[in-house]
Amino acid sequence: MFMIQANNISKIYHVGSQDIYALKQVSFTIEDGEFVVILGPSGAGKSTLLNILGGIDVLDEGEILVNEHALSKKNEQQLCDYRAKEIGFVFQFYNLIPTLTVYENVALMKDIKKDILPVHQILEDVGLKEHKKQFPGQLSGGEQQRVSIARALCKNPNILLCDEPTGALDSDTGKMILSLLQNMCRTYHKTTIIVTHNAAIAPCGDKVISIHNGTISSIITHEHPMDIKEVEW
Ligand SMILES: Nc1ncnc2c1ncn2[C@@H]1O[C@H](COP(=O)(O)OP(=O)(O)OP(=O)(O)O)[C@@H](O)[C@H]1O
Repeated sequence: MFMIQANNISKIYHVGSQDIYALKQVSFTIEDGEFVVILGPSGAGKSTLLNILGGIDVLDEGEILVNEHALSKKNEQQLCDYRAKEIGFVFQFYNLIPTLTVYENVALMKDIKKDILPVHQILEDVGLKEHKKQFPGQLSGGEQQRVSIARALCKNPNILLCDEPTGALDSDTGKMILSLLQNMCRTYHKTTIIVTHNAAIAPCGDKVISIHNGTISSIITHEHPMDIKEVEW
């Protein structure tokens, strides 16, 4: 059974009289627990794909099955539950609440889902136990991204969607964050999808889906993905 199965999906934006295919007949599968890199240049359609997978946007053609359930058959309430319970989001600019402490930013997930993972344990896993009483503004960018990963994991989602998670970080910190995501993917067996324009990350994926102009140019699987520490960019 696949965690995600995309069958000929298309997303079309209508601008004036013009139809813009952000995605055109895209098909792929992702297995439960896979660490997947979606790679492509600016404008390729990566964010569009991530937004559809996350239930933030809807597709126009084709179908996506997540855990064998078709996203297009979900009504508004079901999509809201899907976003709240099944998906953890990690964004490029962290999106933390500045007036809440590290602990409170993560514990906030209790308001969204009842059965969250223990906040203390997750903060320890991401190396932030000592920082739990600090505010986001008192942390480095890498530490703030750790908080956002802790927040996403704490919900105990099936899928982690990460949109350019290292885009705002220097290369060493970016590598630490990717390493953490890979470790958490393995430890908690979470299907993890990283969207990036950085081709250096590609060898670290169990699967690499390359997108250009809204279509898939290649899908490569690595039986032995590279350790992120060995990557240079
Ligand atoms: N709301 C919209 N209305 C019209 N066109 C859009 C809209 N959103 C995206 N597009 C177009 O769809 C295409 C794919 O955009 P998308 O943001 O998914 O690319 P991307 O690969 O994520 O790029 P980036 O790395 O720069 O974020 C682009 O041509 C973009 O201009």
